[in-house]
Amino acid sequence: MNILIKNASVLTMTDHAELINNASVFIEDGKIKGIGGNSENLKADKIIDGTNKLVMPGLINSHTHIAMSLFRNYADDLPFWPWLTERIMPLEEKLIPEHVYWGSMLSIVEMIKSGVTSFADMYFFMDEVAKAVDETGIRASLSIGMSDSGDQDLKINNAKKYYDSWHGKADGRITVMAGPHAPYSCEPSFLHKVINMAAEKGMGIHIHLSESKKEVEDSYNLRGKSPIKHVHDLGLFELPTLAAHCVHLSDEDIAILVDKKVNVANNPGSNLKLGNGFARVEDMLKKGVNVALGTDGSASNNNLNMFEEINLAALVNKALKGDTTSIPAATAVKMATLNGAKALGLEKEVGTLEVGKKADIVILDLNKPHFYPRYNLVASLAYSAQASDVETVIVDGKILMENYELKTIDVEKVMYNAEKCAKSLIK
Ligand SMILES: CSC[C@H]1O[C@@H](n2cnc3c(O)ncnc32)[C@H](O)[C@@H]1O
Ligand SMILES: [Zn+2]
Repeated sequence: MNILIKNASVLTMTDHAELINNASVFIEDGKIKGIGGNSENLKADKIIDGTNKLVMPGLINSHTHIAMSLFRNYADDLPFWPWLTERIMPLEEKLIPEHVYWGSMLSIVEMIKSGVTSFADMYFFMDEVAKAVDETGIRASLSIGMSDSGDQDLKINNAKKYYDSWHGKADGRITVMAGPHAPYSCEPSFLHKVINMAAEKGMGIHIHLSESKKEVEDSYNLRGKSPIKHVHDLGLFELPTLAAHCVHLSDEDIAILVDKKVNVANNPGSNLKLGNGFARVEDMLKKGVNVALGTDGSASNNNLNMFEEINLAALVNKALKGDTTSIPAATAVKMATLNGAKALGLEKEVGTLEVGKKADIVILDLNKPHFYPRYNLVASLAYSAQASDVETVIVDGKILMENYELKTIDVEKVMYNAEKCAKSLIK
């Protein structure tokens, strides 16, 4: 099917957030075939009138645990360590595949409705997450979350099998990474096994790094170096790496991230809620680190709303730096689009609207009071837009939501089953 979006404001997010007014986007065979003014001679199976609409690249949630939507509002206002080890992890021991499937479906509904077209996930029972991605039409980078406890060789084998089963599947919408949870939950010998396995398979690594002050202090006490230096010395950064958080960094850490081209997923909402502080986003970007944006799981956020993360990135860094020019609107939007695509290794395919790229596109309704007067649509996205402004979502050239109606998911069924699963877990 080909699709023509006409008469729209098109934000390509190529150099300097280019905005083209009264433009069209032509989509064929899942790809963008044309962007620009003249659409008179084009024939399309489907025409979308873009009057009063903003067409932009889909948002990319570069770090999350989507099945954790089942734990939303279950353990709040707690410090990071007791939150994770005393409340969340004991509940995760009771998880079965069915829970992860419905929790994932619930989150995919939430993400599509809020304009997310790709996400990077790390969790348990990842076959269920892959099934949910396959069925719903969204795009994802998936990794089995691993710690060093239990049978390590079995875990390595399962990660290999997962890669063989799912990498490149769902019409190429699924990619697979290795997911060692964090340096504090993966001893060096286990990290070596993961690194060797990932190198053999050609996998990237998705890991939590330097999230809390305690993690960094413990690392210095145990090894005399930071978590970043520790995994660097183990050779982890020789592989393409997506490092979630990177909040507490020294200048030397940032130099390593630059040198090894490590992608960072900044999660400002989760870092605020868990009291973990503020990442040095501007310092990293200025030095050349690719910093993307993520929500983390819904137990620490408590939603998957990337518009909130864009807004937080544009606000908190100004306060942190005492400088209102820190992370301007266009930079925050870029973190959630092109930088996210880079972080997932997908920058040749998605992240901007360009001819030849895959058609991962969202359409926002601009005819809402909070968009008027329409001086600057990029500023609107960072400071005024709401997730509920997302009206239509296209992934791989397929419409997943049209005029607020989800096309691939029975939303009532998903909410019913997710609620049932959550209640069976939290009795
Ligand atoms: C091994 S699967 C993923 C694992 O990560 C836990 N998790 C969720 N949020 C965070 C976070 O902010 N820091 C560290 N770990 C986190 C999740 O509960 C799973 O156990
Ligand atoms: Zn996380």
